[in-house]
Amino acid sequence: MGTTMTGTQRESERKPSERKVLRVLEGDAVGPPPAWMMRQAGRYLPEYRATRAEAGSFLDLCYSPDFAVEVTLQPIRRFGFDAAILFSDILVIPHALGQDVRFVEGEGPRLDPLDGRAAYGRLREAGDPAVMTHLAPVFETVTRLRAELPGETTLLGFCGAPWTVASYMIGGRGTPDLAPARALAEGDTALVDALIDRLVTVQTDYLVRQLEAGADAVQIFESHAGTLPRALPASGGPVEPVGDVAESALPDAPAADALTRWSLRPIARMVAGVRARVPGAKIIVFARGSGLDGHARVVPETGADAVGVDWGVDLKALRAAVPPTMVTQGNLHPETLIEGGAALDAAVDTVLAATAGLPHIFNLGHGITPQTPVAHVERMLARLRGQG
Ligand SMILES: Cc1c2[nH]c(c1CCC(=O)O)Cc1[nH]c(c(CCC(=O)O)c1C)Cc1[nH]c(c(CCC(=O)O)c1C)Cc1[nH]c(c(C)c1CCC(=O)O)C2
Repeated sequence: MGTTMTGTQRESERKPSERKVLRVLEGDAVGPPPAWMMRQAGRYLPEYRATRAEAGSFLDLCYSPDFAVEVTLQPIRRFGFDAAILFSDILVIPHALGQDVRFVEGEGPRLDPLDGRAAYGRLREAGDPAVMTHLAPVFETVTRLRAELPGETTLLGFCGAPWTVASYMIGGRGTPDLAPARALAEGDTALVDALIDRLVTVQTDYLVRQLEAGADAVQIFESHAGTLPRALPASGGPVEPVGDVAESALPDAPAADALTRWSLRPIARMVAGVRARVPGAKIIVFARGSGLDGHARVVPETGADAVGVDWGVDLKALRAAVPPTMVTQGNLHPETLIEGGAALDAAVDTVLAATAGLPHIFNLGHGITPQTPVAHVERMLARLRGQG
């Protein structure tokens, strides 16, 4: 197991390669695979609920380094996960761009819908210094976390993928099929291009700043890949461009499918943009709802280091369809974690069997939900680590 530390060597001086999640992202197959969970800091933990109550609103929690550091560390202390993920939310970006964002108790996020060109025109420009000033507490949280975390724990920063963030900005909320975003995407395609382009620029900067502040790697959450409109209109919708859409944002061929145009290509631009400023930056892309084919396309078409696999994909079939060097993460169904018992043991074993000898990071296929018993997380980790 891990390297023994001498009393005089500070934890923070450990070599990054001792961080197992980073090692897998560099291509090593580590057995048993290192583990973390999406939404690992959250309402299923009593200590999270206590800090959340103390902080007041959810956004106050995100923008207060004291509270955000505390809740990020809670699941590390309790379970010894191999990675900590910065506590924040993908919607701090629309907030930083000047859109009104609220988290309504029991209902989730609410934004003032960006329903057309007038609302788009009221957003801050990508280069407005006020955007990064707004996000400064997030960078402070990252720096403090890297100093406080155990040396062997990988620190992950994150942001949402442009389409996922845009779909919340347009619809104002997470409707099941994100119908407003689809409608706009099928009508004013130029406006969607412009919004995606602005998000690419701002969020590339945002990820670079997180990496510079101390994050070891970052994850891009494309949670709504499955809601992209199936086909783009052949014509129709305004044709005049909105603002300065970068040349590279425009599809080469009008026939570019929506997954390519609004998900894979914008993410590829972010990956390249981050690496241009942070050479060798490690990047995971979670592509929920894109199917086995979509998942298989993520690494080759975006240049990411790893693909986060949702629970709907057959992990064994995906692994058989992609090169053995491809790094995968995730896949365990969050409902199986709620169920627990023998079903959970079997699900852990299935992931281990599908990824034996291959570079894989153990995780869920989507975020852990508030009703999950803490004991089931303990059981999952014991099984994974060969102790149960
Ligand atoms: C789509 C999305 C959002 N936020 C996020 C995504 C992408 C991942 C996914 O698909 O789940 C990402 C996210 N949100 C949160 C994190 C923190 C890090 C972690 O522990 O994973 C991360 C990485 C905290 C959070 N973000 C939110 C909570 C719960 C809010 C609370 O404590 O009251 C947490 C812990 C709120 C949030 N934020 C969002 C929604 C839809 C909700 C409401 C759902 C809910 O209430 O569970 C937007």
